[in-house]
This record gives sequence, structure tokens and C-alpha cells, in this order.
Amino acid sequence: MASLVIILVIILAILALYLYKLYLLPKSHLPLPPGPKPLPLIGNLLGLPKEQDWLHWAKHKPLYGPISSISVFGNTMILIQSPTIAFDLFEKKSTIYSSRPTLVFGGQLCGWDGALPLLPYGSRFRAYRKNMSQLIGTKSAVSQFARLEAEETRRFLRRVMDNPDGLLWHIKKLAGAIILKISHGYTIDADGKDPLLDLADEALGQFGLAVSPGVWLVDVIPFLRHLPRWLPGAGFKRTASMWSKKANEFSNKPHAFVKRQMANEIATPSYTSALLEKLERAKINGADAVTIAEEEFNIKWSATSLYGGGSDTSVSSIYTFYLVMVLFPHIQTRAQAEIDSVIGSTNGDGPDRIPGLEDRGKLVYVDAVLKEVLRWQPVVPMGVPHVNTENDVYNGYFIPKGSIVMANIWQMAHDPDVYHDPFDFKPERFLGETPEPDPHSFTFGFGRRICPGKELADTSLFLVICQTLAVFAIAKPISPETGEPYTPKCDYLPGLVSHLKPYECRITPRSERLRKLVESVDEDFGTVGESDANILKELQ
Ligand code: HEM
Repeated sequence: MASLVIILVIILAILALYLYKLYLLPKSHLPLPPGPKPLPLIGNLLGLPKEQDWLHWAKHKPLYGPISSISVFGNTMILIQSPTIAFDLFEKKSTIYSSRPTLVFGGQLCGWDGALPLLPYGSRFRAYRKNMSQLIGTKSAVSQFARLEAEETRRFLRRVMDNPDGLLWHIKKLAGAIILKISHGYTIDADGKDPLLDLADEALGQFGLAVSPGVWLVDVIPFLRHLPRWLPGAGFKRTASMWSKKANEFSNKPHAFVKRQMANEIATPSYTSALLEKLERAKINGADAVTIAEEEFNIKWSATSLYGGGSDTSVSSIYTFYLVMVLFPHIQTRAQAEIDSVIGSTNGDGPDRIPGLEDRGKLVYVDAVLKEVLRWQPVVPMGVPHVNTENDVYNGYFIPKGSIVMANIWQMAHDPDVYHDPFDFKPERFLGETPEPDPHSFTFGFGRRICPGKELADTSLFLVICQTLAVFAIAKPISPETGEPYTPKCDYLPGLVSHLKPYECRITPRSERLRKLVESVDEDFGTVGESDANILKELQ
């Protein structure tokens, strides 16, 4: 009986929503961008992607052109599959194309609504972005972290050399070590498991699922959030209540850690500590309680957004880079030849020192490898959806206020009219007289929502790529059954951030001299600092 009532309630809610959208929302005599014919009531619900959404939506381009639309329960979704159109809307009309969809499930019920990728365009969004931009918005701002990045990358090489089978975990550790030092002044456990990295792994996994478009009915029919938790069919509320605990822990724990360190006057300077000090001064100068609470929320969640954004994304590209080196060994050979010729190879067994950011200008092929990694499998293949806050007309098409506007970054990176042989990994496409477009210009998103970690990610990626190539030979794994090398599979999992399924490869130092250079990390940077993991555990 209860199930029947629920089904009836859902049908009535859908009907009410549909009639509202049909009769009360803005109309125009102009057509929407072309797209598949919608069914009454449910629209194109049945045409939503089942798995990798970037591949699914790419099929719309030859059918409907570079800008198309679909509708689901009366909500309009606009698909953009050309960088020019993305720039026309997201950059040239950024005042109206910079908001985000309201996600009832991921945002309100799971508690991620303070995270920057979910924030609507407004004063809180501007406050986060201003603080982040001062910290890592430009190349010169990011240069303050050059030593941190250099040290952590060297420690990463050491871990990979000592235990090559743990590659993916070492990459996660590298990304986490850099961003947590910057955001919270936290030193991870260099050798064992780290509680904050484990928390990030779990919480970000849940975040990815919670914000997946088209998965949670309550995002389309917000009224369903009022269903009591015990009703059959309201399982999403029980999931949300579990996941919101993780989201809270993810934002509260590192924040509490910084406050504790500051109270004991032992905090390592960080994004959070600098802003909390500023807040203390505002308190002394008589700021009111509401302003203080708002400021502290902004500090906590903007730091969480940095830490969340920075710990998952670069991991995806670095893991792709290692696989690419296995699949395309001639690229590895050419990049290593460039490094050897620039850094010097006195006896033909690799460079005499480990290259760094200061060598980037001369390592043009290695730089092209980085660009090709970004293009070959974009980290955020469908971008993060934008929403327009005003009605708009583009090229004769009506784009109603509140549309969800998605850029298919993967398709842009594989357009055969722009990139020849788009499925091949060819760094040389970015060299010579007529290079193909630099994917940095669209793989980090667009307009006022462009990735705030772009410069940091770029320097981190360059360091990992050039130092890995300098010191390691990366080869196909050996099959235990046949004793022969085999080609690992290249499979990407669906999700906001595209992650490769785990694969195997062989990683060995290119020479004995390079092994010693990798081992010398403590001589170059001092012994590793004491981890903050135990302090964090005390906060539980
Ligand atoms: C290879 C590495 C990375 C790539 C390809 C990447 C790509 C992107 C893309 C496509 C977006 C959506 C932009 C849009 O809506 O138009 C985004 C947003 C974001 N990224 Fe990154 N990102 C990377 C690394 C990072 C790092 C290292 C951080 C943190 C330090 C970070 C933090 C964020 C945040 C907080 C947002 C949300 C911005 C907003 O909603 O205003 N990302 N990123």
C-alpha cells in the first residue's frame, strides 16, 4: 500500500513539475538548439547516458551539430561540442553563464553544497575564488610552492622505485601531500597509510556518485526530499544521511586540525591558517557574529574545495601518463633523448642530474607530452555543468534561463577537424610551424568557473612527467602465465573525473647512477618531516 502511495505521489509531482515548466517558464518564438524528439512528460529521459557520458554525448554532434539540446521532465540541457561556442557563452557572456545546477541530493541532502563546484554564482562564490586566486591563481603565485612540489615529487620517485607495484597509491600520496600542505599545513604519513588521505579517497568517491547527473530522481523532482526516511523507495535519504557524515568529516577534520595547531602556536603556515588569522583580526576590530560565522564557513569549505579538487584530478593524468609510456614506447625514447641532450649525459646512461622546472623552456618535447596527456584523455571529460541565470539567444537558438549547459571537453579534444589522428598519442602535433591548439585552453574549463588549480596542476604535472622520464624506464608487465610481456588494457571508468581502471607495468631505474640520484632525496631536501597523522587521529 505504502509503495502505491509513493508511486502516486511521484507521478503527481512529475505532472505538476511538467505543467509548471510547460506553462509558467519563459517561452520564445525562437527554437531551442536541435536535438532528439522528446516524449511527452519524460522528455529525453530514455536517452540519458548509461556509462561514459562523454562518448554518449559525442554521438549527438554529427546528428545535431556543435550545439544541441535535450529536455528531461521539462528541464533543458544544452550540449556544447565546440570550443568556439564554449568561449562565446562561458567567457563572452560569463555574467549569465557562471552558475551551477542545484543538486538536491549531492548538495542539500549529502551536505556538499558548501563545496565550490556546487556553489551558485554569487557573493560566496566570489569570496572563495578571490582567496584561491591570491594563493594559486597565477604562475608567480604558484612559484612559492616550487620547492614543496620539487621535494614531494622526489619523494614520490623514491617510493615508486622502492615499490613499483604501488604506483597508483604513490600518485595519490603525491597529490595529497602537496595540496594538504598548501591548504591546511598538514604533513602526511610519508611511509604508511594516512588517515586524511584515506578519508579523501572515501569522501571523494561518494562525492563523485552524489553529483552524477541523472542518477538521483530527487534532483529532478525536489519535492521527493520530503518523503519520510522509512518509506520504501526513500532509500536515497538513508544513503544521503550516511554520506553527509563523511562530507562533514571531510570538511571539519582538517579545519579542526589547523585550529588546534594555531591554538598551540605550532601551525605550519597554510591557506587556512592565513585566513583564520585574518578572521581573528576582524574579530578584534569588532566584526559582527553573522559575518564571522559566514567567513569561517567560507574558509573551511574553500579549503575543502582546494583539497578535494587537488587530490583527485592530477592523479588521473599522472596515472594516464604512465600507461601511455607503456603503450607508446617510442614517445618515451624520444622524450628521454631530449632530456639527456639538455641535462647532459656524460657516459650515455641518462642525465647527470634530475631535471626541474628551471629546465622547462628547453624541454619542448616533454612539454608537448604533457599537453598530449591533457588532450588524449581529458581529466574532467564533460566539464562541470554551468547554468545560465538569464534567458539568452545564441545563433538564433533560444536558451531558457536555468538551462544546464555542458561542454563535452573530450569531444573537443578528439575533433578530427582540429586534431589529426585524434586517437593516436602524438606530442609532435604541438611542435613545428603550425602546431595544433594547446589543450590547456579548454581542458581546465571556461570563463569565471575555469579551474582555480590550473597553474598548480600544470607545474605538478610537468615535474612528475619530466622527472619520471629522466630516471625510469617504463615497460609492459610480464604475464606470470606465459613469462612474456603483455599490453595492459586502457579502460576509463565513468564519472565526473575520469579514472583509469588499475593496470600493471614495469618500472625500473634507467641506470645505477640514476638509482643513486633518486635515493639521494634526503641529502637534497633533508629528512622527511614528522607526520601529523597522529594529531589528526586524536581529533576523532
Ligand atoms: C590536471 C588537473 C586538473 C584538471 C584537468 C582540472 C579541470 C577542471 C575543470 C574542467 C573544471 C570545471 C571548470 C568549469 O566549470 O568550467 C575544474 C573545476 C575546479 N577545479 Fe580543477 N582541474 C585540475 C586540477 C585541479 C587542482 C590541482 C585543483 C586544486 C588545487 C582543482 C580545483 C578545482 C575546483 C575547486 C574547481 C571548481 C571551480 C568552480 O566551480 O568555480 N583542480 N577543474
